[in-house]
Amino acid sequence: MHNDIQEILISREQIQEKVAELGQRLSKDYEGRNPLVICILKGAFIFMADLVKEITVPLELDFMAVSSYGASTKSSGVVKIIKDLDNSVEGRDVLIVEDIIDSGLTLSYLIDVLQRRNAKSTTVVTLFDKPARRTVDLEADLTGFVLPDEFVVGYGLDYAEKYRNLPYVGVLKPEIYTN
Ligand SMILES: O=P(O)(O)OC[C@H]1O[C@H](OP(=O)(O)OP(=O)(O)O)[C@H](O)[C@@H]1O
Ligand code: HPA
Ligand SMILES: [Mg+2]
Repeated sequence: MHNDIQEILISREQIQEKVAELGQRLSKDYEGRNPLVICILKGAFIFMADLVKEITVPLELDFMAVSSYGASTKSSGVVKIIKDLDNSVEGRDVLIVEDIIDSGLTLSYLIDVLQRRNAKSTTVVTLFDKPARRTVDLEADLTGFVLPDEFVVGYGLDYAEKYRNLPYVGVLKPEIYTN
């Protein structure tokens, strides 16, 4: 285990099993359709890569980078689009792939943007959810794991851009935080 990690909450094996399950479920849900799968960078990059390998329907990928946390464990409340999609979502069945829903601010902003751009449908799959921290009324269509109210890192999730490469999800030792 990494020296800065206090506790592993979800192991590599648990994640692998869950991602396969979510992929099978989405393959059924999208049968006969051709979804546009959108990765919300940076956090969702590992989940996206693992998930699409488990989806059997034809699909297209696009990427959008947004940020509201910066080098903090609290959302700034302001969601910034850092990189927009390359292609139009008009008339498309859009599957938004998120790593985590915390306050819900990032997703509520994104769903609004995609609906205003006339997506045919917007579906959200998130690997992790922290419902206790929600400040807006929002739920994913599919959720991997529900987490306690703790700031977590690993499997794409960062603290000040670090720890994204850890293959599990864990809690940092308190002395690592500067805020
Ligand atoms: O529900 P919320 O409170 O909005 O939090 C969830 C969002 O915050 C994180 O992204 P972040 O802004 O840290 O960007 P990153 O993915 O590049 O780390 C995470 O990847 C989600 O996109
Ligand atoms: O717990 C978290 N960890 C990392 N990034 C996050 N963005 C929202 N919540 C979290
Ligand atoms: Mg982050």
